[in-house]
Amino acid sequence: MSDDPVVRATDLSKFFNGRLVVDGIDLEVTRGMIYGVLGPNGAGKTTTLRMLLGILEPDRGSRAIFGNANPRAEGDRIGYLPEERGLYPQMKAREAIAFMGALRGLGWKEGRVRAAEMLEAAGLGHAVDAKIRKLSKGMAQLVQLLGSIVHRPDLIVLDEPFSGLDPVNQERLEALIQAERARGATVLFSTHVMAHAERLCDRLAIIAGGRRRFEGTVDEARGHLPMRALYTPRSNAADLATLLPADAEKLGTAYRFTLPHEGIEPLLETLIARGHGIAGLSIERPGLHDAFVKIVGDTAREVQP
Ligand SMILES: Nc1ncnc2c1ncn2[C@@H]1O[C@H](COP(=O)(O)OP(=O)(O)OP(=O)(O)O)[C@@H](O)[C@H]1O
Repeated sequence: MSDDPVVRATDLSKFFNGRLVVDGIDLEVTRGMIYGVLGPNGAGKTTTLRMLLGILEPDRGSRAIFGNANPRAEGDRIGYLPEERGLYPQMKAREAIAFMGALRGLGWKEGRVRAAEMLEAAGLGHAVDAKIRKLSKGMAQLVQLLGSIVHRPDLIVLDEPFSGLDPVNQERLEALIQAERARGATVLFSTHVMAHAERLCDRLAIIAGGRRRFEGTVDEARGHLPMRALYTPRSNAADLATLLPADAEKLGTAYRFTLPHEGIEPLLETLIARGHGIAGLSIERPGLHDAFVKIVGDTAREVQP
């Protein structure tokens, strides 16, 4: 097995109608990783994934999959769920999956066996012989996803796989992604929903305005924001607000504010001395959602005239 990363992109760039929509993206995904490409609508995620897979040619920069600069030649080792969804409506779920496997070189019989097993494992055993047109949109999407991985690819690329799924199917998909990684696959997916990325990703890139604004682990992304305190006083006398940091916001009987640089102890001493007491106190780490909003928000401010 070579030491090449599964995915490597350098300075990946794309113009559409004279507009630079992907601008110098660097990316490296190593074997066995779950990697997230995060960004708001129109950030350039789909265009980036399409260039990585060789569906689009970059106007600048380069990419390689399994060390191969011609990703299309690696097609049978890749499973791809594109942004556009669609299966033959008259096919049964099991056939649809086997059919997609056959397109990637999997034998028909084996494909049918695996399809039934995969549907069962994903909690969709009842849909094995259901026609696609009879399935809900979310279930059809899961069937398409199973079809894109039935040939057991080494690399799985999923474009917004969670969109359009209800919470139960979102959980099924998270479990499926974990199971594929446990099988040894590398997974790269795009999303603008942070909760999935937060639970799944080993590393992630945040893209906004076509450029990479952040690359690292979930914890490193969260590190972009200071810790916060959630404080509930025993008494809510008038001078309380004047003692708390300027960014304190009231949430019911509690106050949330950025942890002071010097730590919280001096503030607590003052609050106790002034008779406000402590009915509740917790220190919160900001979530990926808040870090994302901050990183993307900083970008928006940067590009405004
Ligand atoms: N074929 C195309 N021709 C012209 N412009 C395009 C084309 N494909 C994408 N774009 C534009 O490029 C930008 C990036 O689009 P892209 O679909 O890559 O973003 P995205 O991050 O996947 O967004 P979303 O989350 O909304 O799907 C957008 O402004 C989009 O309108």
